[in-house]
Amino acid sequence: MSTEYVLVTGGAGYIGTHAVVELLQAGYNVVVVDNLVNASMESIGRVEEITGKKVPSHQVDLLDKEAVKKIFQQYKISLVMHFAGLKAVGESVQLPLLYYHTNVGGTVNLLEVMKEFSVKNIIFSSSATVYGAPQYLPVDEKHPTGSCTNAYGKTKFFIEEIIRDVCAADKEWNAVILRYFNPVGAHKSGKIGENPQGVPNNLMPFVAQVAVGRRECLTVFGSDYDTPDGTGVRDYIHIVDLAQGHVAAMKKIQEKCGCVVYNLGTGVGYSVLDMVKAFQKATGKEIPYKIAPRREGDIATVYADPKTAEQELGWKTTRSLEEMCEDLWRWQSNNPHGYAPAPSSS
Ligand SMILES: NC(=O)c1ccc[n+]([C@@H]2O[C@H](COP(=O)([O-])OP(=O)(O)OC[C@H]3O[C@@H](n4cnc5c(N)ncnc54)[C@H](O)[C@@H]3O)[C@@H](O)[C@H]2O)c1
Ligand SMILES: CC(=O)N[C@H]1[C@@H](OP(=O)(O)OP(=O)(O)OC[C@H]2O[C@@H](n3ccc(=O)[nH]c3=O)[C@H](O)[C@@H]2O)O[C@H](CO)[C@@H](O)[C@@H]1O
Repeated sequence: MSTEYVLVTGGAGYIGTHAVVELLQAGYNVVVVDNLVNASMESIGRVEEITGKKVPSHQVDLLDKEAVKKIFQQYKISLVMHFAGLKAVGESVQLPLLYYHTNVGGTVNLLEVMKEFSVKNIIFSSSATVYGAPQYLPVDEKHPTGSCTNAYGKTKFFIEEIIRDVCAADKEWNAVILRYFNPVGAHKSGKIGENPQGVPNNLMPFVAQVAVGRRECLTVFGSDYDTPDGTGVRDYIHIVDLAQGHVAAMKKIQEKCGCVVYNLGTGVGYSVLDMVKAFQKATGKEIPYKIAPRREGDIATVYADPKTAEQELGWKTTRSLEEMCEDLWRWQSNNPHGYAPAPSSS
């Protein structure tokens, strides 16, 4: 019988690379497609260094359906792990059509090709953003979804609905929808990690760039929230724990689970200042910060109820906040400019 592959879309990106490492180490064969709009194939080279395995990778845009079909013709694919998409919240507010076209359009293309090739298993990267402002805490999977205020969040909600409809129409489909909380940190090797283009939008990549000297000072968005220290509280999850959640989801899908949804989080919330302190302690680096007004669209507090994933996937997080900070720092200090060489000073 010919070799079966897991197709990882967006596999050159932050979460994709970490998931590919865990999949390879669990014995799966992987093929990566990525259009490299927010990544470079250097990251796959690093994955190969870590695992000692070759990763067939193709520069393919999900919007190019013929190119996607070619991948399905070339490889015997049993399941798709779908990370590819755009994820910058602010940009999505400015360019909503780009986000709907890429995220929703790309996913519909992918699902159509999967159907054509009778590949009916998908694991999808959704986000806690689908919950909007929480009505209660911790947020479990039954919490209402869809009230998100930005186009990025809505693409995640719409894609969830599309996948649910596809599964309802044909019972041979299985889908695991994973709602990520706030992934941070990097692989222990320090070889792969988050590599934001331009000014990081998210907290921890910004903190790491301050520590490495690329930025002067962190701006803390709001100190007047109804939280213990007034700054926003989130559920930060180590990227390797998150990646291992995907291996657990693979096992679930092999049980022919239909369409299921899981939160991937720790269940614990930390404030912005907790994170700054933890990073300083873990790395010995001073992080200068200034308090500024709230960022538009932000909420005070959100953290997961991760019980369902524990009960049904047999998965829970094991890595501490300290490890998140240490591993992030190892990646950032070994690779101050991410995968790119240092820019010349001329
Ligand atoms: N990082 C987070 O905090 C977070 C939280 C919740 C959900 N997610 C979701 O998880 C997934 C992965 O996120 P990430 O942090 O690794 O982001 P990332 O940008 O590092 O990875 C996404 C990858 O998809 C590729 N891509 C984008 N459009 C594509 C297209 N049309 N065709 C093919 N490839 C395309 C990019 O080049 C990139 O490598 C995304 O769907 C994201 O929305 C991320
Ligand atoms: C509005 C927004 O962008 N939401 C996205 C953001 O959420 P989320 O806001 O949870 O994640 P961030 O990392 O951007 O921010 C975490 C916390 O740090 C604060 N902070 C952040 C950056 C900074 O420079 N200074 C600062 O104080 C924020 O106000 C927040 O309280 O990332 C999530 C995980 O990728 C996405 O699912 C969300 O859709």
